[in-house]
Amino acid sequence: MPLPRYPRVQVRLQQEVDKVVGRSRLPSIEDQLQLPYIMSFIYEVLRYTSFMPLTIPHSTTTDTSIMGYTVPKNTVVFINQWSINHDPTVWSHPESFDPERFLDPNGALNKNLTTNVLIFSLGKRRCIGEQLSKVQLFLFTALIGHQCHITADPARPVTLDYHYGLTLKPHPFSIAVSLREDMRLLDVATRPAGAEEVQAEPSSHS
Ligand code: HEM
Repeated sequence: MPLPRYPRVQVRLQQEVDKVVGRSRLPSIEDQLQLPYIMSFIYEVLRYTSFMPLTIPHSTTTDTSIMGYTVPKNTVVFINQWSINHDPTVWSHPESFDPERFLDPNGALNKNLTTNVLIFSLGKRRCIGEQLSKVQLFLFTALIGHQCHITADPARPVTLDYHYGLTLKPHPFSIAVSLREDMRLLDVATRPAGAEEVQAEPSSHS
């Protein structure tokens, strides 16, 4: 959604992946450290959308306190991640979508700032899928940037508005996804393992 909404961000993402990876192979996880703009884009999507605005509710097992506030036993508690991700004392212009906020003056990823993004919750029950999700988000974004170009329907401009729920869901939208080149690299990557060998050596039982 942010790619068709912010075409200049999409172009910058494509330029970075083209420069680092080139056009003769697909991006891989080994490229991650050399692609800080892609990582800053992902963190900004997580921060800005805060698509899991509240964590799963838990309940206190004893009387306790947090920052001087008393919280009695059996109180339902959850974290307002959306509010932390839009806190103006932490984020400048929190309502602007700006991946560059995560880049330092040298263009490297500001890891201190990325740790302020809260989307996988905190504490003992925080999401166990955090690292896996970040790997998947990186590969997905790098591949989309490398292989695809996404545009909005001029008759129905894309917004980043959402419906409320346990997760925030985008309003219905209309986009066009086109290939930047041909299917050659994708065909090779998605070919079943051993497919060439099977074609070269047909079974003697057939
Ligand atoms: C961007 C993707 C994801 C987001 C934003 C996300 C976010 C969350 C959040 C906010 C919680 C609630 C933590 C709490 O109770 O305070 C949670 C729990 C959990 N998540 Fe994720 N998650 C994501 C992907 C995944 C994936 C890929 C897996 C599995 C491979 C996963 C497995 C779990 C499990 C098992 C829990 C329950 C942990 C527990 O109760 O101890 N999540 N997740």
